[in-house]
Amino acid sequence: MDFLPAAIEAYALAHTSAESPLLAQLNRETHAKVLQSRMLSGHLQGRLLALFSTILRPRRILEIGTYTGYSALCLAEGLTDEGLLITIDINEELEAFTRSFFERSPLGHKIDFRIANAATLIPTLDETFDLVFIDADKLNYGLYYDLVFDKVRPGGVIIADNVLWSGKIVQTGRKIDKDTQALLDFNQKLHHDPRVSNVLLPVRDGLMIVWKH
Ligand SMILES: C[S@@+](CC[C@H](N)C(=O)[O-])C[C@H]1O[C@@H](n2cnc3c(N)ncnc32)[C@H](O)[C@@H]1O
Repeated sequence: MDFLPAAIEAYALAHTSAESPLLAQLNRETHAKVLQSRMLSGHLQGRLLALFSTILRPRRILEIGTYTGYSALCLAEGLTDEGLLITIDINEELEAFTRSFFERSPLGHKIDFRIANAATLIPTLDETFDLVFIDADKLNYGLYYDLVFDKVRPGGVIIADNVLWSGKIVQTGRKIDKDTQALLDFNQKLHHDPRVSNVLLPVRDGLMIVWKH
C-alpha cells in the first residue's frame, strides 16, 4: 500500500535537499544489483534520519539492520567529531558491497560495521546511545527495544522503521501473519510505555519515534 499519492510524493522529493552523489549511487546500485531493494530507506526517509541526527548531535548511534548502508550513512551525518555509529547486520553476503560504500564516504571512519545477530551482540555493547534505529527482522522488534532501552540515555531517541508494514497493521478480514502481529504488539507496547513519549509518522512505511523521559 502506498500511503501518499504518487504526485505528492514526487513533489515532496523535488522540494527536499538532494542526496549526496555517494548516496545517489548507493541508491541506484542497490536497486540495480541487490535483492529486496525496497528495504533501503531512500531519499525522503534518509533526509529525515539525517535531520534527526543533526538535531540530536549524537555521540553514539546504534543501528540494527544495515542492509547496504544507506540509513547508516544518513544517520552518521549528525555525529559529533568523536561520534561513532555501530551498525549490525546478520547477512554477510552484502558485507563487501556495503563496506565499499562506507570506505568511500568521508564519514566512513565513524561507522563501526558488525556482522552479527543483533540479539546476541547488543547485550555485549558497553555503550550509552543517544539515538537507536531499529530496522531489522520484525519478529524481534520488541526484543531489540527491551535490549537497548537501558543503554539509551534519558532524552535519547529510538526510531523504528516499517511500523505500518505496507498498511497490513490496519487490514481487517484476513488472517494476521506473524510479522504483522509482531508490529501490532510493538506499536502497542511503545505507545503504552510510561517511560517514553512517542509519535508514529506515516512516512514511507511508517516510522515510530520514541524519546525517553
Ligand atoms: C530493512 S533492511 C535494513 C535497511 C537499512 N537500515 C536501510 O535503511 O537502508 C533489514 C536488515 O536487517 C537484517 N537483519 C535481519 N535479521 C537480523 C538480525 N537478527 N540481526 C542483525 N540484522 C538482521 C537483514 O539482513 C537486512 O539487511
